[in-house]
Amino acid sequence: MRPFAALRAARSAGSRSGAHPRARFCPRSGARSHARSGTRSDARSPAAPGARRSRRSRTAGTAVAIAVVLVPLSGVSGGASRTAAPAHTAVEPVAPPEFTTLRSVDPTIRQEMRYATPHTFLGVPVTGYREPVCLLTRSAAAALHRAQARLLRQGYSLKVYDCYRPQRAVDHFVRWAKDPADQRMKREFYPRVGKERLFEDGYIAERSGHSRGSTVDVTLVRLPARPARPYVPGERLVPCYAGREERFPDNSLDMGTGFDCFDTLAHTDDPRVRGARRANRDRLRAALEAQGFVNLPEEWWHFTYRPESFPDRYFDFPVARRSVAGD
Ligand SMILES: C[C@@H](N)C(=O)N[C@H](C)C(=O)O
Ligand SMILES: [Zn+2]
Repeated sequence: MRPFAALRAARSAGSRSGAHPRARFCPRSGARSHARSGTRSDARSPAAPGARRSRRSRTAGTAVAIAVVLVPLSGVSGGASRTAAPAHTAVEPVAPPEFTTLRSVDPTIRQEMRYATPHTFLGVPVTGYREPVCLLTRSAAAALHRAQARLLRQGYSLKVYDCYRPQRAVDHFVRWAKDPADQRMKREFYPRVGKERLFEDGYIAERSGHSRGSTVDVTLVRLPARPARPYVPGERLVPCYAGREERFPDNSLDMGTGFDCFDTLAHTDDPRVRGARRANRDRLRAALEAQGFVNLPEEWWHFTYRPESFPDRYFDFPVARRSVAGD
């Protein structure tokens, strides 16, 4: 059986058996297959009664995937023996059935999945983004689809920069923030803020709504969309709060800053943002609020759909099409 066939078989078996995902743990690797629970930085609201029912009934489907891989014992810390073992069972988490690809729900929504590229505030692709695909809970994807249907009639399209974000990606952000020597993307993404303040100031969260699956980073594009050029690693960086003609080109509407601009000018209601830029921010927020999304005040691009299907869970399956079933 190919590894991912094994993953699917394992998931389906887990689903049938009703085994609780928290019980699945690989004693050798320490790998966990379940979502984490914990504190979080953004406000939350209780899940809808339907969502609670759904969560209970589908818990067993939460992703236990088992693949057989070879792991040399010489690299395993804390091993009791250095004698070679023939095989090792590793665990790779997959998504519960409430998750889907955004493309399968609405292929017209543009996707520029930044964290799968080097054009990030870290300057490298982020851990866990194996493919540039948007994964979301079905309720959040359906709400985006409703917003998109209305926007298309007005000559606009949504464009997502980030969707579900695995905990391992958030952990990558945390490791990066602890390294003061790495300032390679400061000039573009956080020119006026020390990287040690980015969590405290609300621009990045150690427990992110994105890991719960109902949060998106999103903007608006005027149709027909202009072509966008790719980022070239090593290119000259321009502050994200510079004028639209100077900063990194993006085919989206001018929101007053670029995406992931960690600066007070990116605060959604910053009074310095006026005229067309204010109208663009307000258009984006109104379109999404009308479908149940709530904006994060520090970032004009960050929205969480409420009620969340998983208000207390922090998933860690990789961003890849094969993490979700059947799409
Ligand atoms: C990092 C940025 N795109 C973002 O999503 N920030 C919020 C606060 C988060 O990390 O959840
Ligand atoms: Zn976000």
